[in-house]
Amino acid sequence: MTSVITVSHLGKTYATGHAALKEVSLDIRRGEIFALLGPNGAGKTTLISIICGLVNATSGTVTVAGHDIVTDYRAARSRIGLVPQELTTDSFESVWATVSFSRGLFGRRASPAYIEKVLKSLSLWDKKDAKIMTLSGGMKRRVLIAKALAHEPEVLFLDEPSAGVDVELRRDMWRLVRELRDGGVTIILTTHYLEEAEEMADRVGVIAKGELILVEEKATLMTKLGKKQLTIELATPLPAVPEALGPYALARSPDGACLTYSYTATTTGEDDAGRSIAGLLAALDREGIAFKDLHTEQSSLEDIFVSLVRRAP
Ligand SMILES: Nc1ncnc2c1ncn2[C@@H]1O[C@H](COP(=O)(O)OP(=O)(O)OP(=O)(O)O)[C@@H](O)[C@H]1O
Repeated sequence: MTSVITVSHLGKTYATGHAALKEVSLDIRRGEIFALLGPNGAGKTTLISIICGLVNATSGTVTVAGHDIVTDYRAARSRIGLVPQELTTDSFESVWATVSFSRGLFGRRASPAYIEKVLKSLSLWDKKDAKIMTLSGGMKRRVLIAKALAHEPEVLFLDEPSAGVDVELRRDMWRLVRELRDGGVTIILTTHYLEEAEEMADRVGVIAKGELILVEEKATLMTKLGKKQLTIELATPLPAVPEALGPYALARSPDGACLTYSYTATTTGEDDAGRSIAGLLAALDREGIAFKDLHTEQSSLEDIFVSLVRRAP
């Protein structure tokens, strides 16, 4: 797969002396949805702002569709749409005028048919003549997305798309993001909502204290680091875990009524030591241990994220 953005050894030290980014290198693949996760102050906005040409890097380089963001700024910037967190000014302009103007800023020829398509896909068509200042917060958010899409960018950045939006808009936005991706647009989103990354992203990058500590396919990340737990509720409490079950390293609840097996999810059902749920249940049967109920829990991306960030330098 080809890269659409290449970030190489990027560093940013603000005038205050604060090193907000340290040696960040990252390839964004064309057509993917990439979620950039990190706690407050990790450097997400700084990274996006540099790629979009709003903040100057202290060191390193970035290219967008092969164009250097410093030496070939206009070409690089015209490939990018940026949806900021907030609309900064209330506007007396209509939705239609505002979105059309954004397109013109990038030197694109007017295309009423394209603007109509964007407004319709964002359920803004019946508001096209409304002044921005009269719109609800959710509608203003939609306008921000329409503005970012107006010049048909190849890459769309969404900075905290779900912050302060209602469930309906979030769902609409997720649908739109998938449609855009299916249409060939690369999407990069920053988020605090792990649910959002879990739901949408093809790949996930985790940034902490200015360092990119991990980049991984979401599915791989979840199987590699995802722990599962099987809890077995026993028919009769056990005073101790029988020796024959030793390899499973079961945890016994203080009252002896439950046993918990922690394992790493694998596709074959067996881990490296040949342990499996089927094997455990057979061993319980051999030991004559009856159970009332079984339930499993799986760690979410949130658990994985919290443990990663805790381990960060
Ligand atoms: N203009 C600036 N001058 C000095 N320090 C700054 C400036 N902008 C950001 N910082 C600092 O750089 C660090 C990274 O900030 P950044 O906004 O990139 O983080 P973030 O991951 O986007 O956080 P959040 O999730 O809160 O938006 C923070 O410690 C922040 O205080």
